[in-house]
Amino acid sequence: MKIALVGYGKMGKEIEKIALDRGHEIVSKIDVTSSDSFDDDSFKSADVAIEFTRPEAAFNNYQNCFKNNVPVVSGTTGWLDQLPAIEKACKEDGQTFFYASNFSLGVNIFFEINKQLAKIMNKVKEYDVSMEEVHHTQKLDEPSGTAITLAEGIINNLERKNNWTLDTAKEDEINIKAIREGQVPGIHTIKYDSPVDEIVIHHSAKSRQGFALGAVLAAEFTQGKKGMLNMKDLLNF
Ligand SMILES: NC(=O)c1ccc[n+]([C@@H]2O[C@H](COP(=O)([O-])OP(=O)(O)OC[C@H]3O[C@@H](n4cnc5c(N)ncnc54)[C@H](O)[C@@H]3O)[C@@H](O)[C@H]2O)c1
Ligand SMILES: O=C(O)C1=N[C@H](C(=O)O)CCC1
Repeated sequence: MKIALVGYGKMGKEIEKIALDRGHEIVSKIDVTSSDSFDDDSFKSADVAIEFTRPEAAFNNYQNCFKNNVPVVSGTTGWLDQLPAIEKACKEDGQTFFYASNFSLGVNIFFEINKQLAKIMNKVKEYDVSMEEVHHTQKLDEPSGTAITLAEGIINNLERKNNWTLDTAKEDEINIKAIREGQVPGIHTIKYDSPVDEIVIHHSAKSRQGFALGAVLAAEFTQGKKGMLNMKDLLNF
């Protein structure tokens, strides 16, 4: 496949290695200081663009890809207020957009365990739930996109929770503590605490390889498909 990389930072570079290992060709690398652009024939020749940039840049990048009818796989977090416009472009203009707050297989298994545990907790009122996420100090958004997906998984399955907050939680809210330290690729912990014990589920990424492999598998999955795609479509959980 011909792949365009939009964003050639930590994730772009990791994705490049895995894409080349899997026999793909990188036809364009667009970043703020690169000479490659969305107007180049090389970009237009791409079968898919893989976008990992920053929250305020992502939406404009998607539009530039769609203008050239290049399908997009994106993992950039912190832009989801603009999701309706992307859904419209897919529905009305036949574009292809694959999004995941976290592309790692392990985290997507963790998402499912989180939902199941939340369902069980409807029957056990003694437990209160909270979350902690830890990432490297260059991360721009908080809480992480993954933490928001986990919180939504709880809110949609546990009747006594309706919202999440980074501040002190009210009874119907989940407190998320966001910690930024060192070079941590990503740690997410969910704790159910009762007067007599605690139950903890935890995912810790050892590197960015898992995210990058998931993004390349997603790019392969977009071929011949239209519309909005996600990890549930890819993994068939
Ligand atoms: N979904 C996932 O699995 C997953 C995994 C890791 C990171 N992320 C997210 O991906 C994003 C990028 O992460 P990273 O660790 O690679 O960050 P990074 O800062 O290392 O890289 C981002 C790159 O984007 C470039 N950039 C900024 N504005 C741009 C623009 N307008 N056009 C093109 N390039 C631009 C920057 O110069 C930089 O090289 C973040 O939002 C992060 O939260 C998601
Ligand atoms: O390094 C990052 O930034 C990460 N961003 C995603 C998030 O916000 O959840 C995925 C984990 C790594």
